[in-house]
Amino acid sequence: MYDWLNALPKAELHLHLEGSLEPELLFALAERNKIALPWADVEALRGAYAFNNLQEFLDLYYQGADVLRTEQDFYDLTWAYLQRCKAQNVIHTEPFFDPQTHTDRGIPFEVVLNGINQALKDGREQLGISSGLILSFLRHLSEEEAHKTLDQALPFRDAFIAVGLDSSEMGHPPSKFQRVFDRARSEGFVAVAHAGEEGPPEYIWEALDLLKIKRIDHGVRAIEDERLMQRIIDEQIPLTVCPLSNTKLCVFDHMRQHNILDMLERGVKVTVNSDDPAYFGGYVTENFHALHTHLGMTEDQARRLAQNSLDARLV
Ligand SMILES: Nc1ncnc2[nH]cnc12
Ligand SMILES: [Zn+2]
Repeated sequence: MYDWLNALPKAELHLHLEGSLEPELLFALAERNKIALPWADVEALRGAYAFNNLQEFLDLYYQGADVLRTEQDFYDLTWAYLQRCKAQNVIHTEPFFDPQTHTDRGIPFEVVLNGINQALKDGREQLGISSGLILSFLRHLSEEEAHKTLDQALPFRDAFIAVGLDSSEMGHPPSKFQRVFDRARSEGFVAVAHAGEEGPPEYIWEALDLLKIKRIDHGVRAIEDERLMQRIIDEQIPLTVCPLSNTKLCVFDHMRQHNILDMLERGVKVTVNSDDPAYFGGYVTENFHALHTHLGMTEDQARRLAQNSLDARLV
């Protein structure tokens, strides 16, 4: 089944480039940039990948991102991810990047963007993988800071297909970012947002009604609100679900409890994605395979999930 799932043509719609930084590359970049790391070796770092919630993961994820300094580093990160796409027949990808994670450490916006963009261009030309980049605002920071990031992005308007919202969800509802999303949309950006990963269904309503998002990232807690479920079914609003992420971050205690196939059978446009594959133990195929192993996902269900990912592309 693994090989069959691997060969299935699919799109990835929820992937943080910083979350695809494998420990081996992290160590190589630390050496190249002469950065001392608090872990003895790759195994020790992998051993630290045990999380009780989103915040525990984010603390390590932001620490890991500190080895990314030069345009070449961002190129190498993105190129390594695209090689994984090629190996797993991901024919289209819409990755996120978090500019504030880098600009707040003094890395110029253009350094980050140029490295990522060059790799995405080479991915199109050399690997045949189409793509569209999503600029994601960090929700634990202020709306004012998000406005500044949007200002930095506007001169490179054509480099992005959308804006997104990620980082610590609890206590940072979508309503906090209503004005910057209004502005981004008026500048022609499509909007997406993480909502209903750890946060309540109310955050998904806000993301839809206030941020006017076209796709919900995670959204698994929608199942707690029947009226919301009806809306996302009626309007066929896609959910970018990340099964391995949800179990690693204890959104579900075990993959057997995951609700993605229940949602699929109810007519929700759910898709399968890897979120932060270097930290959660697998890329897209491993996420599909876990659904087969623990939830008995059939070939027909896998085909529908893969088709949903192709249908839910923004570009
Ligand atoms: N799963 C996730 N949720 C929120 N922010 C993130 N940033 C990277 N991965 C994330
Ligand atoms: Zn995510």
